[in-house]
Amino acid sequence: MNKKVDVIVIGAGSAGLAAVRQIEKTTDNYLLIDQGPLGTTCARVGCMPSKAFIKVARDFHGATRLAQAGLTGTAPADCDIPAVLEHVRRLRNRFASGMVEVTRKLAGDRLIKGAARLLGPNRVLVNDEEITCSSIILATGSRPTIPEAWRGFSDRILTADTFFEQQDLPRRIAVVGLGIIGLELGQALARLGIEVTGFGRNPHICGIRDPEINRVALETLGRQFPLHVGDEAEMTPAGKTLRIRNGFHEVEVDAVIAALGVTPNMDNLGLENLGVPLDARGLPPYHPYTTQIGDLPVYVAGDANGCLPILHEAQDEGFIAGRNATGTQIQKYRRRAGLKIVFTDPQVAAVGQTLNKLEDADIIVARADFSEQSRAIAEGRNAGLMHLYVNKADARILGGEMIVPDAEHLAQLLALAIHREMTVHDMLTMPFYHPTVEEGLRTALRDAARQLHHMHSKEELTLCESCPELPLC
Ligand SMILES: Cc1cc2nc3c(=O)[nH]c(=O)nc-3n(C[C@H](O)[C@H](O)[C@H](O)COP(=O)(O)OP(=O)(O)OC[C@H]3O[C@@H](n4cnc5c(N)ncnc54)[C@H](O)[C@@H]3O)c2cc1C
Ligand SMILES: NC(=O)c1ccc[n+]([C@@H]2O[C@H](COP(=O)([O-])OP(=O)(O)OC[C@H]3O[C@@H](n4cnc5c(N)ncnc54)[C@H](O)[C@@H]3O)[C@@H](O)[C@H]2O)c1
Repeated sequence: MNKKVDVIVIGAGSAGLAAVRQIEKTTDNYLLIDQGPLGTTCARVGCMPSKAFIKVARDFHGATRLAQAGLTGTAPADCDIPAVLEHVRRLRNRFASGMVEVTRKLAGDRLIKGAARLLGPNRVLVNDEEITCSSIILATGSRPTIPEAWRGFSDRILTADTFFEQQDLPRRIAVVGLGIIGLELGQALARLGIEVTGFGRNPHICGIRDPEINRVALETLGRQFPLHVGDEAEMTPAGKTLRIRNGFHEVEVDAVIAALGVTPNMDNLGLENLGVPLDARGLPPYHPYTTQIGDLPVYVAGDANGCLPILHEAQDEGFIAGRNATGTQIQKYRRRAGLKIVFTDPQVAAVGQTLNKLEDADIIVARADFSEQSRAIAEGRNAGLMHLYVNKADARILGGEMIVPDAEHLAQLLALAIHREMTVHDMLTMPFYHPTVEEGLRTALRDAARQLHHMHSKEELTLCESCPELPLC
């Protein structure tokens, strides 16, 4: 007689754990299966170690520039790469062991260690045992993509999965793939004194969609290490080194960081036993508002679905999958406004709708040049450009893209405005403290108000007809 449970969650990453938190509200008859290592991609090899590494590189870069500010007696710090990597691992271990503890506490003896395989929409095989269930959540995450042709050089190819385990780094590194990981790690390595060269197939870096923001990003980030974009990179071994060529650009390096995107861990999972068609990537059709695969009692959440491999989306999808796997009916959940932040310096961010999804005739594009932003000038980090996309008809802010200092905070503020369906004028009635980088956002909002003036004329300070008698000071 097979074991029978209500829900099986495959994958104890951020999406799987978010699902379990919802499932627990309804039933304790579930299983969480993970093949290990536990601790989540985010904490082990993703968001957290990468941000710790970036912070060290930013501090070192700052220390080498102290003399420009008149702090001449200070010797620039030396960069001890093995010690830096050890420091990052120490922080990483703290995050990862914290997540292992959270996982164990949450699932207790419902946690099974093993690689799961689907035998059907209600049957899972793990450690040679078949388990029957009412529903299944696939939250198996993703892994770095490595082209087949590169497998022969694997000892010289680093990915996010192996980078933080390195004890030391070679002098010359090529970063192939100039998306988010390529730019975040590439810039940090260049700042720590490694000779870095970047190669990207896509003329747009960091996933930027707006051509003018991309031009400024190439110019600004390209000052820190050479970026060669627009051609496929070819790699050939040259003794102990590797030669990378893209168009007319060729370099010899000691190692390559492959940052070519991620492949969902959906192969070898037995998807063929679900009886649904799979797309060209081998992925099943699923509904983004329900996470359901076709009309099966099977749900897919997080990087596994191949859609938006970022953490808060993985957690939201885990929530939705957990609710629908245990609910009495399948429900659609509203997805949040788009938000993406790249932790380069200056940071890149996209919020709301991207330019490629909007009709030119429906919007105005407002701008703020951050090379003239006063707080940024005072701190020696004045660079970049912000674009806001504003609906012509009602002055609502639809989206924005930027490469600016503190983009993480400005994008969060804009995400709130977009979520609340605020107009340019609603935002301009807020106070902006001086001198802050947020004043740069106000510059873009005022540009929008100027462009919209003939359609929507409103003052930033509104008349007060029945003001309460409050003393201002
Ligand atoms: C270097 C790097 C930096 C990043 N930085 C950021 C950032 O700053 N901000 C951000 O939002 N996102 C960031 N991300 C992305 C973010 O980390 C991921 O989107 C998120 O961790 C995905 O969570 P998940 O639950 O889908 O997958 P995971 O956390 O990978 O969980 C999947 C789990 O499934 C298990 N598993 C797989 N197959 C099986 C099987 N057959 N049987 C049993 N178990 C299985 C695995 O062992 C794993 O534990 C970064 C990613 C990387 C690589
Ligand atoms: N700050 C963050 O939120 C953050 C940080 C790191 C990673 N992540 C997540 O991790 C995922 C993986 O990151 P990533 O940077 O590997 O993926 P990515 O999708 O951001 O970028 C991959 C890049 O590689 C390029 N590419 C693909 N094949 C190529 C080839 N043969 N030659 C040259 N270029 C090639 C693509 O054009 C693309 O620009 C991302 O999708 C992202 O969501 C997020």
